[in-house]
Amino acid sequence: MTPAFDDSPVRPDVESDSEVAFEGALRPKSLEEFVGQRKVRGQLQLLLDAAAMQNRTPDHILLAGPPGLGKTTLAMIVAHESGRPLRLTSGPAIQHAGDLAAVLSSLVPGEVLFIDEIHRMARSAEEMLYLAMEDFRIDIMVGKGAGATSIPLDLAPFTLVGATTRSGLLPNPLRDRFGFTAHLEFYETDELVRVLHRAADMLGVRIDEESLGEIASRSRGTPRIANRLLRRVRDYALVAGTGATLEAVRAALLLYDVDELGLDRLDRAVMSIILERFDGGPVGLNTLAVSVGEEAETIEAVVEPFLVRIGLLSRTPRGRIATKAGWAHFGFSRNADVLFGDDL
Ligand SMILES: Nc1ncnc2c1ncn2[C@@H]1O[C@H](COP(=O)(O)OP(=O)(O)OP(=O)(O)O)[C@@H](O)[C@H]1O
Repeated sequence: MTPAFDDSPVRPDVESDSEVAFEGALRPKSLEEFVGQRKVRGQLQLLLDAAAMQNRTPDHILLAGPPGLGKTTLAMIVAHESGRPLRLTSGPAIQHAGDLAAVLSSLVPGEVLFIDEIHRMARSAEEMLYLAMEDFRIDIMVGKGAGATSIPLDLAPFTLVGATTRSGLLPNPLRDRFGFTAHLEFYETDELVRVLHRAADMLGVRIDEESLGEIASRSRGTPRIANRLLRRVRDYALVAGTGATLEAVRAALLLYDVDELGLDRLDRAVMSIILERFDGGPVGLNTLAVSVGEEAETIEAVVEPFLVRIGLLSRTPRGRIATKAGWAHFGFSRNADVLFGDDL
């Protein structure tokens, strides 16, 4: 029997560490290594090349798209490719203008500042950021009430890379201050196969093309999910002693409740509420969130984009409705025919 793994660890630093550390190690270091998102890569390359030719800091960049599509990775690549240091923080960590002032005032010239989930930053910090992005300056308020004064503070020039799963929540004045907005798209199956090849090499998993294709096609168009499923397949192959065969892939995905379209438990819960409890919809976002016991934000940013993309769900001004394909996928073909006719 072919062992699923090389006997010697391919990357001891990676293998021995936690899964989070492994995710970090998997990140491509250059735009060339970054799989897919061709258009965004081209746009970013141009932006970085132009800045390098003029010896200035690249324009501020906003990365928008569902989780796990590579926003953090791209921010790291921007810093790496332009030879600049990187500072990482996140919207939820900036609850007061003072939190942001502390970060901004300690940036070194040319530093890349990555703010993940930038839509969750405090409003007062957002306003401070407008001036910082435009003039590399902030006003620090000292005192309160009538005696309050503002002290201007010059900042080192920096490049802000903001990431958001909900660009619609960003106020226009903030959105407009980014020189470039990249909308990341879900990945095609062949692109995810390339992502998985690299991860399988790093994990030392021996797995054939067809099995990688099976994992890729069930990964919700998302590299992070693809890498995670590969690790579960590796575990399954190890414990079952089968090698990472196609059967092992299917058995592992069945065990982890991932269906043939890549839908997971939450996707199915959302669809089942719409189909069974609300007769196909329309259902409002908040009702849906309460019914499945999840945050509305998670439904909107994580679940819906993929269900819409694969055509199971449609968003209308009156709420979410199941499409004909949505009815059919969950075994309600008769309802699908009655509601939509048979012209799918
Ligand atoms: N284009 C890609 N090519 C190869 N690997 C990728 C690519 N995009 C993402 N990955 C891998 O997927 C994982 C998740 O990527 P990343 O953390 O950059 O996503 P994200 O969009 O920032 O997610 P979140 O919004 O949840 O922070 C990382 O391990 C990364 O290596």
